[in-house]
Amino acid sequence: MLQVSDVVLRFGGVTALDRVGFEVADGEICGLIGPNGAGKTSLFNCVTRVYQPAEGTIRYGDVDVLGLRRHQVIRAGVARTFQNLALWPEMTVLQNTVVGAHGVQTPHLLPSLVGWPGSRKATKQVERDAWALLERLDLTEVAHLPAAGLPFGTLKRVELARALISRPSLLLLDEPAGGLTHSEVSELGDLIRSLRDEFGFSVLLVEHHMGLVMGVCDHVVAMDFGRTIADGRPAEVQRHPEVVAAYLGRSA
Ligand SMILES: Nc1ncnc2c1ncn2[C@@H]1O[C@H](COP(=O)(O)OP(=O)(O)OP(=O)(O)O)[C@@H](O)[C@H]1O
Repeated sequence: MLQVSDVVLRFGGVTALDRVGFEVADGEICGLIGPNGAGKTSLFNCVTRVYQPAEGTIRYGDVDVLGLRRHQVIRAGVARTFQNLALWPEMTVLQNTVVGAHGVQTPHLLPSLVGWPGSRKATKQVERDAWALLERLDLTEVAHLPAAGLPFGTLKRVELARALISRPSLLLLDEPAGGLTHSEVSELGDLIRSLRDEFGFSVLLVEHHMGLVMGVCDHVVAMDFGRTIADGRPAEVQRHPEVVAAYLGRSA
């Protein structure tokens, strides 16, 4: 279980997170919503150790996440995708997927990717895992193509493969629906749920697309101005007066 308690993060005079607290239970898909600037990405970046909060605690199971270094978070079972994709454009889909296992399965992975001798054997299992994931995510046909030039919807699935190869028990998805077509968003919702059922991980989903959030999440946390303003079942949160006011206030 992920437990975020009283997290405070400041950028100079801006309080990006103001005593944020919520929990994500094992195997649950939890949505994190809120208008632009609410603090969702800042919170994500605290969990993945990009930012150091001034106050508060973040625990994942028995682990004090704020006591970890950035590269240790993935070993604790937490993987993420990125809003603007974090793939290597010149590398193939297969290589981009394999890179996600770096630091988890073997420290020799990157040398072998660039062809250094003696390290090839260490990647065999990882490559097998990568092929299984590519097949699961319908990516085998593009496995040997460079990421650059592939359609955006395909790249989003490559990001998922790259995150899943580390076998996370908590998957953080940062606006996965951004830039996708209506039908791709609907397929993505089905994919997230079926992958969760298959692999049993929990998901923390930052997303503006309300259709996706309401369709896939078991539980939703709403933020505004760095604070948690609602926390509960999707339909309850969607009609919560503070949530309605936060969205109307921003679009007015
Ligand atoms: N690196 C930074 N330096 C200064 N201020 C920042 C930084 N990152 C975020 N902020 C500020 O912190 C607040 C929260 O921003 P954050 O990006 O976390 O919101 P968000 O909910 O993810 O927004 P969006 O939906 O637009 O991605 C905003 O006021 C933002 O301007």
